[in-house]
Amino acid sequence: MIHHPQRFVDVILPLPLPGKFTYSVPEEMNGELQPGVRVIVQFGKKKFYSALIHRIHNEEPSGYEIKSIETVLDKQPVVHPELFEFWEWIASYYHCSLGEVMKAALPSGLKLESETRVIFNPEFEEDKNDLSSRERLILTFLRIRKISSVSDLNRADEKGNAYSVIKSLLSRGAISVEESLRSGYKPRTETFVRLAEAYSGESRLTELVDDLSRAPKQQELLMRFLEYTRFGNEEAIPEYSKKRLLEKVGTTTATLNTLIKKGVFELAERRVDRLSQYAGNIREGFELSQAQEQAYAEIEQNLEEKQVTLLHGVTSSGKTEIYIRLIKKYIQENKQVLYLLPEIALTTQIVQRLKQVFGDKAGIYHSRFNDAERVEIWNKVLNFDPESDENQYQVIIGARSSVFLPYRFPGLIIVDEEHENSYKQFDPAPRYHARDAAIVLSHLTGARVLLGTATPAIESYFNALSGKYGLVELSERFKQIELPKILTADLRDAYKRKQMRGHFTPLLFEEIEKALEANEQVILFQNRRGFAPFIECKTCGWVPKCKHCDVSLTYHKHNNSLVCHYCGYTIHHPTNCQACGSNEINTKGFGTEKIEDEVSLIFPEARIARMDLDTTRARKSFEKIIHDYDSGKIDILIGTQMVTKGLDFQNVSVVGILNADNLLNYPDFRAYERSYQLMAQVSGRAGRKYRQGKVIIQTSEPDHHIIQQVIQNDYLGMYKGQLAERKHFKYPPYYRLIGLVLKHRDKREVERIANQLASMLKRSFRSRVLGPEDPVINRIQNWYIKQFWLKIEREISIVSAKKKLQEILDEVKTQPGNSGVQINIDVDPM
Ligand SMILES: Nc1ncnc2c1ncn2[C@@H]1O[C@H](COP(=O)(O)OP(=O)(O)OP(=O)(O)O)[C@@H](O)[C@H]1O
Ligand SMILES: [Zn+2]
Repeated sequence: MIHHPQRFVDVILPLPLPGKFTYSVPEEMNGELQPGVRVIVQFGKKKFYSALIHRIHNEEPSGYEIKSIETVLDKQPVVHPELFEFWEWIASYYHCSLGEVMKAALPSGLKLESETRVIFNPEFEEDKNDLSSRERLILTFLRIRKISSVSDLNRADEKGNAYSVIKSLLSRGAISVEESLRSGYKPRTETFVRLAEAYSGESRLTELVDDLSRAPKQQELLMRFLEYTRFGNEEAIPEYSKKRLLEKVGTTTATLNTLIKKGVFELAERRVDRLSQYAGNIREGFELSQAQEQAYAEIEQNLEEKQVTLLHGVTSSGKTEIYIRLIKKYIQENKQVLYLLPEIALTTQIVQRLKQVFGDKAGIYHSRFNDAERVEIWNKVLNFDPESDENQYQVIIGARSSVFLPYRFPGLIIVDEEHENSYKQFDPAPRYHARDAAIVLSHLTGARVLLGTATPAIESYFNALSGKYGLVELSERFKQIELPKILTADLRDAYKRKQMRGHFTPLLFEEIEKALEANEQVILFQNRRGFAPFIECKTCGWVPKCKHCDVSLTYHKHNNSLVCHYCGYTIHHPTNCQACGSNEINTKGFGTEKIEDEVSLIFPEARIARMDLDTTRARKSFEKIIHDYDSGKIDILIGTQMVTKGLDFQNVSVVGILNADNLLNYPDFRAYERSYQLMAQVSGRAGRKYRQGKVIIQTSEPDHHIIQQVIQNDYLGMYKGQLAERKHFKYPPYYRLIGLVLKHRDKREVERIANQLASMLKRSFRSRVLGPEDPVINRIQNWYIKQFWLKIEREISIVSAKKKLQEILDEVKTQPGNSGVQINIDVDPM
């Protein structure tokens, strides 16, 4: 007997557990396995997971009984094993498990778990002969139930393990997995016609054509099929789309079916590319202005010398056109390019602009895409072949998670609006920052990174000034249009003089009126959605609060409800105060919905749209609002921070910031930096094409230094001021922050454990510990919350700091009575 070496694999399981998991390889699978391939393994009593092979080796682990792999799902890796180094960095830096990184990285179509729900696709045209008996059984099971968990399907399967069957049914489009349901997944399959094996020879065919002379329709169909598939030719194709064949020949399915019955033709179900194709015209990029040319040349130079370059270009300076030129260059070098965007609100316009230049070479990847589409992009990126001329995605435009796509030849990563905090994932782990992750990825792969923004993050500008990053400044707008004129409107004064109309000062009101008269457009920014942040009884001061969270409920007028923005808890607007019974209840504060309401009263002729979380839940809603506004169907656009950045409209002459105070007064060490960024960005939407625009900032502190800096376009002044504060109060970029969040169902318990943790932390970290503190919202979904901050000097090794921290947390969690606490670590919290 030949003795095979017993082999083992370490796999990554999609679980928040540290460490790797070792399984043995059954002999028949020897040789089939590679790192990056998915396998099904059993973990725990009944649970099966699709895990990723991380390493193959011969080192038998000791101390426990080792299980063997159940099934192998892939022939080829779905992740290049070189990328594991990137995953390991994410796991170690952001302090989470490799399994959590895997969960964030892979689209859910590539991650079957016992709990994953599988859904029958009613549109699937089943061809019995194409399915194995196990596949048919599972499909029948699903047809009856419509939806079922993987573990139920395992039970239904004759071998007790349905993974490979599910995978095959998924690839045929017969079923889909859970996420797809939400996005209205419709798998696209197409039926193809091919010759049956028996008729594949030329002589049999000639005979057949003669035989069919008495059935002219069938004969014609056959002849035309042979023509279209170029039968006998060198470039012959084996099959032809059924739909197109019938259309072109102009015959019925009956004719085709007869030929199928006679055994001449067979049908095959094929999945066709679901990603939509670009049908518009392709344009060359614009010719760059002199200032753009110069910036471009400097960027090129910097990219040669530095890993990371920051392009600091004022709003509407034409950064996007510079990116386009750069992308072209990398495409010519057969490299892949990633264009990161912080939010989907922005993708609509950018995608349009990039598609016009790059056509089908540009692919989009974000959470609004259904799962099948995401898997397709994943595979296209995975299989990118620099030598091939085929249409491939060479430019990926994507949000945060597209940093995890399996690039093999990345040349350039552009991080647009690099200052945006939505690049940071808050929950769940990995709590990574996509900009910083992209920079690490570039170090590992040799790609270069270009950060671009009109308002750099303090940290990025710091790195640029210190020489760590290259720095390119572009200080004029395209066409040398002047930056908008910014005026303040004093809220306190206007209220005192009783000049306010709703939430509009006379100045803002007049400017809107003028713009409307001139047929120009207006953008109004308010950083809260809903009608009013809370309501209050006029008699006793009672404020309705969420049952599960420590926040007041936001009033939404359109459905007369009170909603918790943290957990979604919703009640009807009460008619009476629940404390004193009074029926006089006032709304307090204001959100975008209220502004919309007021605008429609104050400017009854104006056409209005609102863009916030509530109006953009549907997949295409952004596109519609942006398109309508762009094409002049809307005069006034009201929105939250969604309207503030990156959008490029030609005809906006006035921007109104309804209340700058609530930006400035937010309790966070970044509040001033963010206020500056928000105000400068939203101002930048005005006057982009024809002439200087106008911005009105309503505030009760017109002399506030941040507002003055916005008015003077004094980024550097803001930067220096903030940097001094950061140094003094020990914040980034001088110190690293690690946030700790403790949650417990019991208020007193979370306090007790937080105090316990505090004394342990202080023993090791001393004055670097801040806390325990109450966060702004100290109860969310019935979890009571306490937080800590650790401020770690740059000179101290963050690795050992985190190690120490983990030891302390492990000790706290294992103390008697502490099992109910959850502790999250957030490295570089935003
Ligand atoms: N070289 C050029 N030729 C023609 N049009 C240009 C050129 N450069 C920029 N533009 C146009 O000027 C406008 C502003 O450019 P762009 O949107 O690239 O600015 P940006 O720097 O990205 O601004 P923001 O930071 O505000 O997003 C766009 O409408 C763009 O099409
Ligand atoms: Zn709530």
